[in-house]
Amino acid sequence: MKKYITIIGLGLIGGSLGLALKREDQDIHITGFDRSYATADKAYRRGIIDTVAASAKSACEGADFIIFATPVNTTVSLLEEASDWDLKKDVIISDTGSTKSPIMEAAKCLIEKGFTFIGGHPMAGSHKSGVTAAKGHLFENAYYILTPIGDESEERIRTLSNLLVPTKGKIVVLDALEHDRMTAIVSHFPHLVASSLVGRLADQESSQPFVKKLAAGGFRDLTRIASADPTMWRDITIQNRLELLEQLDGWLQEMNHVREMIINNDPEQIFDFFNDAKKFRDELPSTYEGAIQGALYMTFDLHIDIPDHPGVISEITKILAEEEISLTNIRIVETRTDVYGILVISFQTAEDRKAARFALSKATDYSMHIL
Ligand SMILES: NC(=O)C1=CN([C@@H]2O[C@H](COP(=O)(O)OP(=O)(O)OC[C@H]3O[C@@H](n4cnc5c(N)ncnc54)[C@H](O)[C@@H]3O)[C@@H](O)[C@H]2O)C=CC1
Ligand SMILES: O=C(O)C(=O)Cc1ccc(O)cc1
Repeated sequence: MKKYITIIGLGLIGGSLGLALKREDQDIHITGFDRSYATADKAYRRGIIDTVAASAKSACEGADFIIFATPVNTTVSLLEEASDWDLKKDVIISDTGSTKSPIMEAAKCLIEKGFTFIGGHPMAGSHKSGVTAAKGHLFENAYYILTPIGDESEERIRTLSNLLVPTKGKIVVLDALEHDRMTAIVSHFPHLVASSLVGRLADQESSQPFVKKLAAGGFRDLTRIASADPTMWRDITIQNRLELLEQLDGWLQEMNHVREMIINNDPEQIFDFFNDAKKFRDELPSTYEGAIQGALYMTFDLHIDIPDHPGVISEITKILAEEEISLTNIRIVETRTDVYGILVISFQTAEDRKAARFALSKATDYSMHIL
């Protein structure tokens, strides 16, 4: 039976979701609404949506699934408005917001009316925003967190999870508060730090005009996310402020320890500081090695920084062919840094990836990473 899906907000995440859902030959019809008509029109022209709606309300009435992919404060307002709309009785409503507790709170007005709301957060994205940056493979291998309200039936969670299968994300069910605590640690607070580091550079630029030109490599890696959309991050910061304050207190303490360490000037202590961080960082599970049981789909990607000249891709594929290593996908992305192009090659097994890395490291001097 044809499924009618509505996506509200057709930017990076809404657009990528539309593309992902359409990748498999599902019998679906996607209606989209964006407050920017130009965005909705672009989404239609790219084949992300089948129909452009005139309003959020008209887009939602008649849908089997509704996904809000708007900035989180907007999602809260829209959920409150939606409780007065004439929605289908068995519709499943979800969102893609980076915060979950305030959204679950706002969804209560829908739940009280008997509708199903299951919070959602695909943990993949980019510092780029807007429909032009949307990609069908954006959520592949990334965790896709669902936060049901608690007494949601397993069957409804399964129905939403099944819809999301073409995203090739790894669906995990979490409590909303737990979600907000963890994302504060790994995403929201690091974002504040990245923007603050850029702010420190900007403040000191007038006395050190050349410093901006020196800001390469590490500084750029560390602060890439500061180029993300300020509206989205304003909303996230407002919604997750208590967790952020907690992280900030811990960070201030940590910075005081760093300060003491520098005052002490003890080489052993300084070595240990960097060494402990290196050990922990090196042992972080890669997106794939950390895959949970029941992951829907798994590939093993190798990211290669490639210089921008013709012939590099054929050089790399030739080396792999000579070693008889098969690859399942190859693509160029530019999301991690704007200095190099990044070639991402996917393999079916960790062994293939390891063999490929070994072969390429013998034959070339390209930097390779497993994220
Ligand atoms: N950017 C990222 O890396 C990730 C973002 N998210 C979350 O997904 C949501 C969307 O983020 P992005 O797609 O990156 O933002 P985006 O800025 O690319 O897209 C948001 C879209 O919502 C539209 N919009 C704003 N207010 C609206 C309204 N009242 N009605 C209809 N459309 C409206 C905007 O015109 C825009 O096209 C946010 O809640 C964000 O927290 C989740 C995972 C990753
Ligand atoms: O650009 C990056 O590396 C990100 O971390 C993107 C991102 C931003 C917000 C989210 O809620 C999830 C992922």
